[in-house]
Amino acid sequence: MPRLGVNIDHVATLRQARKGREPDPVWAAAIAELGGADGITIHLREDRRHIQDRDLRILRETVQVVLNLELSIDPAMVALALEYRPDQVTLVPERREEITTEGGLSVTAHRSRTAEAVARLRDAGIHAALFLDADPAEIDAGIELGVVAIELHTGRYANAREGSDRDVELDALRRAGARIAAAGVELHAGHGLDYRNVQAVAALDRMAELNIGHSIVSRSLFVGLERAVREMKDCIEVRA
Ligand SMILES: CC(=O)[C@@H](O)[C@H](O)COP(=O)(O)O
Ligand SMILES: NCC(=O)COP(=O)(O)O
Repeated sequence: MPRLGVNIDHVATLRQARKGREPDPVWAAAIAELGGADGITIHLREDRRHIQDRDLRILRETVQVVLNLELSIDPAMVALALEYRPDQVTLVPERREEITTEGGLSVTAHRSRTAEAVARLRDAGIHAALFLDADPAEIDAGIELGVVAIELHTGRYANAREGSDRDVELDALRRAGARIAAAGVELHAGHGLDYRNVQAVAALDRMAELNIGHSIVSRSLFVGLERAVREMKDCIEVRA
C-alpha cells in the first residue's frame, strides 16, 4: 500500500485568512500523525500565501514521520531547504497568479536551474523529487537528473469527467508510472485526489507515495482531522 503524505497547507490557508494564529498547521501535523499519516507535506510558496517560514522551522522539530517540503526551483527557496533540512524536497512550478498548482514542473524548459536545485539537495543529503505531468519527455528529462522520486501531477485525472475522459487520464498516469519505475525512480502522485478518485491511482503498479491535502482537510471540518486521515488510509488500502 502506498504511503500517505498529508498536505496541511490548507490549514494554513484558513489561518492566513485573518493572518492570525489559528488553526495552527503544527497542531494539524500532530493530529494527522495520530490518524496514521506516513508523511507531512507542506508547500512553502514564494508568496507565503499559506505555509510560513515559522511553520517549516517548528515542523522540522516536531514532525516524527517524513517531512516533505514542496518548493520552487528558485535558489533562495532551495537555500531554505538546505537550512531546515526536511527529509524530502519536491520541486514544483509556481505562478503567483494561480489559485493552486496548475501543472507539473517543466524540466525541459528549465533544465539547468532544475539540475542545479537537484544537485544542491543531493549534496546536502536531502531526497530530491520532481512534481511532473505524465509527459514522457518531462519524465525522461527528470530521470536524467538522478532524482530519488517523481510525483505525478494528478490534477488532470482528478478534474476529468468520470468515464472515458478519466480513463484516458488514468492510462496516461499508468504509462508514466511504468516509465518512472522502470528507471528505478520511486513513484509518487498527488493533487486533487479525494475519497472517490484515489483508489485507482493508489492501485497503480509500484505506487509508493500519495500526497493529499485539500480533500482531507475539507472532510476534517465535519469528521475531525484524525478520522479524515484514517478514512483516507482506509480508501488507499481497500483496493491497493
Ligand atoms: C504542488 C501541489 O499540488 C500542492 O502543493 C497542493 O496543491 C497544495 O498547494 P497549493 O494549493 O498552494 O497549490
Ligand atoms: N503534491 C500534491 C499535494 O501535496 C496535495 O495536493 P491537494 O490534495 O491539496 O490537491
